[in-house]
Amino acid sequence: MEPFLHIQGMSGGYIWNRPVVHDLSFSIDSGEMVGLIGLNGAGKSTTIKHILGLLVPQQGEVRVNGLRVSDNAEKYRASFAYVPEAPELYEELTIREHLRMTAMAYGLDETQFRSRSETLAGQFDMTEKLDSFPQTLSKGMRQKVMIMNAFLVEPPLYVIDEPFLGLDPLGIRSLLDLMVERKRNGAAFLISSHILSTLETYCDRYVVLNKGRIASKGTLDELRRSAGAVPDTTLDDVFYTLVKGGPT
Ligand SMILES: Nc1ncnc2c1ncn2[C@@H]1O[C@H](COP(=O)(O)OP(=O)(O)OP(=O)(O)O)[C@@H](O)[C@H]1O
Repeated sequence: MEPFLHIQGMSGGYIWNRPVVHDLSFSIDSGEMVGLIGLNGAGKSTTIKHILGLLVPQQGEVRVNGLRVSDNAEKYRASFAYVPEAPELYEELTIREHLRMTAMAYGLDETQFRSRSETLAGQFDMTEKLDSFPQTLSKGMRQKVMIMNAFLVEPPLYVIDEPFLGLDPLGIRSLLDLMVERKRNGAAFLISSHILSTLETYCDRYVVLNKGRIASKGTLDELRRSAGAVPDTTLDDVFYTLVKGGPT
């Protein structure tokens, strides 16, 4: 069976014939968590925009559950939820209304909406904020709203961009617990983050981007081998060697 997310020979970017990511190939199976790592400007967000269908590949293709976005945009987008790096909320809607809108867009019924949104609000310590407007929330609370919206849907694929910034330690723990639970239930995860120690604990595999190209990919052991590193080397040190050619 084809992996849930499959990227094959993809080059792309913002200007036609001027790609900023080159010949990317990687895939994520259901029940797998993959870390997308790279320095600032390496191409992580650009890769994510191609997966979301916001940018069109200039070469190669992206398939989610066997579909390209051009095959059926609605069905393609219904297969995943995205948590952006910076919260994007509607100032005129309360948190509960955001959740309700997401539930409607993804076709959840009233019972699913109520039980899941109450559970998520409890997990993220946001129950008392459900009827508040975004401008009355702290930065971390706004990020929690984005996360709650993504997890409300229970999609087969989560694309998460730098999720830990701004969250307090309890929020990070709740998010990681939820990710582990959904992964156990078969969800696939692509997580882009600079917090390599956390990725090392949770991810099954990694894609290391350097200047728009894949410098290495695979399990931590496979990355260590490609970096010529000894068995106990941390992801942080392996990453440094792969992108800087430094010692481990
Ligand atoms: N909207 C845009 N228009 C043109 N070029 C862009 C745009 N956004 C990013 N780029 C360029 O694409 C390249 C990859 O940037 P990208 O944002 O994908 O990096 P990143 O790995 O997500 O970095 P960071 O860790 O800083 O978020 C960079 O050279 C950047 O200047």
